[in-house]
Amino acid sequence: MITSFFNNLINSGSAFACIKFPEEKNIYLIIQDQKGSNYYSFTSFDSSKKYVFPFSQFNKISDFEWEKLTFSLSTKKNTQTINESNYLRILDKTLYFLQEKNADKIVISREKWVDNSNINPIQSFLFLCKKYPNSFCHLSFWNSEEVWLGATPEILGSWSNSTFKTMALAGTLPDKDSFVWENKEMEEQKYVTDYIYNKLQYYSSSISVKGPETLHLGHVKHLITYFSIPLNAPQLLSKLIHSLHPTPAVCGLPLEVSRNFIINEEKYNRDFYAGYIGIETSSSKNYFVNLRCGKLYTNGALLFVGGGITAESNPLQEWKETELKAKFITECL
Ligand SMILES: C=C(O[C@@H]1C=C(C(=O)O)C=C[C@H]1O)C(=O)O
Repeated sequence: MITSFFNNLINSGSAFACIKFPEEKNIYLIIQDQKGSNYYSFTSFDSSKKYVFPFSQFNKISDFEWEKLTFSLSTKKNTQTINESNYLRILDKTLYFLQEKNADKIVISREKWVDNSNINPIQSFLFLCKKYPNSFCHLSFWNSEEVWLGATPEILGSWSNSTFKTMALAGTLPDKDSFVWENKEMEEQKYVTDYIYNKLQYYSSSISVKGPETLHLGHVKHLITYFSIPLNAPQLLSKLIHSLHPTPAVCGLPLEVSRNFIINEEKYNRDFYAGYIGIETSSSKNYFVNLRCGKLYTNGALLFVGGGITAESNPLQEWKETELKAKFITECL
């Protein structure tokens, strides 16, 4: 293994990321460069933390011998995360809160630690790229304690050629043929669709909507509705992104009630999970919700998984759903 390439970057204090856009084959390496005019960023779920680095170009990964490359991670000391029975307790409490009609939907999540002393970040990233062609895949190195890996299917917003696109992605079932969508999932996804539609109305009177359709991802499938509006003024874009985040796909409805419930009950810091990742150039801007992700260490990975709860949810099913969502990352380690 060649460790010097990345370790030299790391020693020089540079951040970098390996990325693959949805529906694209090319894998790119982007490296922090203060002279660059493009930006790569992470915004936390609560929007209080933002990491960003400028970069000058997208380096095609096939130009290097990536298979042979690796870099060093740090060791995580406290690896304790919530167990099944305590998570079920939070879900019960959420269900009660929803049944009392305090909110329509709340997205509850947790951390999951996976022991693994053999992690090769680049190999895992390449695996994700092959397995999830429709997702945005990334390996994002901010510093040795914050190395994120993920394959997210969810676009918060993308802008190019005067068009803004987004999606309502919600409702989850195991990706097996025998499962059909029921009212519960349809309703859960419709909350997100209606919410996004209302937000877009401030920006355009011509909103095109397609869906809901089924998005198959292997372990799970989701309901997805696509939106597109004309948006000529790029300066409106950051306002629009701020107004969309967080959607009820990762927070809940009503927004503030859900946010407060999450802060009080989850009792861990979501950090960049369910926040968003930005890739901004002069001609296009893309923002992806940071899902199906985790942080990598020499001794394992800290994963983040969650799911939307409504008054009809079944806690055990919801626990199983988070286990399925964890497979996206555990399988590639
Ligand atoms: C919260 C997650 O996923 C979100 C929640 C979903 C749901 O509740 O059905 C589906 C897709 C995502 O919008 C996650 O993957 O951790």
